[in-house]
Amino acid sequence: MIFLIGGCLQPSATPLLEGRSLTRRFGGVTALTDYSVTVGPGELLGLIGPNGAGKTTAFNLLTGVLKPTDGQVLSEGVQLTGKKPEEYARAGIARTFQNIRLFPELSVLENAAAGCAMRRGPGWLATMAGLPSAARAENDIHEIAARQLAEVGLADIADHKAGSLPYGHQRKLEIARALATEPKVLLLDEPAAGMNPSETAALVDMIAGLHERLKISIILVEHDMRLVMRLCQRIQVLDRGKLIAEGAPADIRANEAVVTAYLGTRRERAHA
Ligand SMILES: Nc1ncnc2c1ncn2[C@@H]1O[C@H](COP(=O)(O)OP(=O)(O)OP(=O)(O)O)[C@@H](O)[C@H]1O
Repeated sequence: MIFLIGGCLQPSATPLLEGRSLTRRFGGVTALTDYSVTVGPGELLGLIGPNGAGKTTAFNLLTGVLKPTDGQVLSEGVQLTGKKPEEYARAGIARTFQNIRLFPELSVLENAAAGCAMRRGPGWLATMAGLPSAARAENDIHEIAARQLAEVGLADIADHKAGSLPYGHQRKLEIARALATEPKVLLLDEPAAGMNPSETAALVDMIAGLHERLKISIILVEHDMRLVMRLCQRIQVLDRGKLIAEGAPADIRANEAVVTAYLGTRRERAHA
C-alpha cells in the first residue's frame, strides 16, 4: 500500500489506525458488516454514506466507544480491540462527537485541558494532588490546551464559559479538546453539522490548515459533500452497513453504486 504525505507518494508503513473486518450488531440490526479501513501518516480520509449507513458506528468502533461483534482495531500494529476509550486516546486516537459534548460550566481553556488529562491518564492526574510536581504538571496541561485553542482560533476567549459560546465556536472547541490529547489520528464526526455556509467555509480552511501544520491523520464523517470532496484525498462510502466504494474524490463522484445509494435514499424519502 502507498500513503500520501504532503502530496508525495510514500512507501508502505504500518497504519496509524486500522479496522479489520469490523462487524457490529445491535440485537437484530447489523449496523456495520465486515468493514475495513487503514489510515496512514498524514492521510485525510473521508467517510460518507446516506443516513443510517453505519458511519457513526464505524467511528464508535474505531475509538473504543463500542466493542465490535467481530473484527479488530489496531494502532501501529498494536491490538486495541476490547480496550477502553481512554486507552485508544493514549494510543493517539482522538475524536469529536456528532452531538457536542462539552462541559458547559467550565471555561474554554478547562474544556481543552480535559482532553489533555484524558490522554495522560488517571495515574498522571493523581500526581497532581499535592505533589511538588503538581504545579508544573498543571502548567504543562494548560500550555498544551492553550496551544490547541490558538490552532482553532479560540485563544482570545479562553476564559469564557463553554456553554456561552456560539454554536460554531463550540464545534471548534470540541476539535481543540480532541487535539489536546496530542493525537496521531483525529476522527471528526460531522464537524459542519448545524453550521451556516460561511461557518462551513471557515471550518474547511481550519481543517485544511490543521492537517497541513500538525501533520496529523484525519478521518472525516460529513454530510456536506462539497466539504468532503474539497478536503479528502481518499473517500470511503458506506451504504446499509457495507463499504460499497473507496477511492479518490473524482472516482467516487463517478461511481455508479455511490450514485445509486444516494439516489435510492432520495427516492425513499420522496415516497415516504
Ligand atoms: N445503539 C443502537 N441500537 C440499535 N441500533 C442502532 C444503534 N446505533 C446505531 N443503530 C442502527 O445502526 C444503523 C447505522 O447507524 P449509524 O448511526 O452508524 O449510521 P450513520 O451513517 O452514522 O447515520 P447518520 O448519517 O444518520 O448519522 C442504523 O440503522 C441505526 O438505526
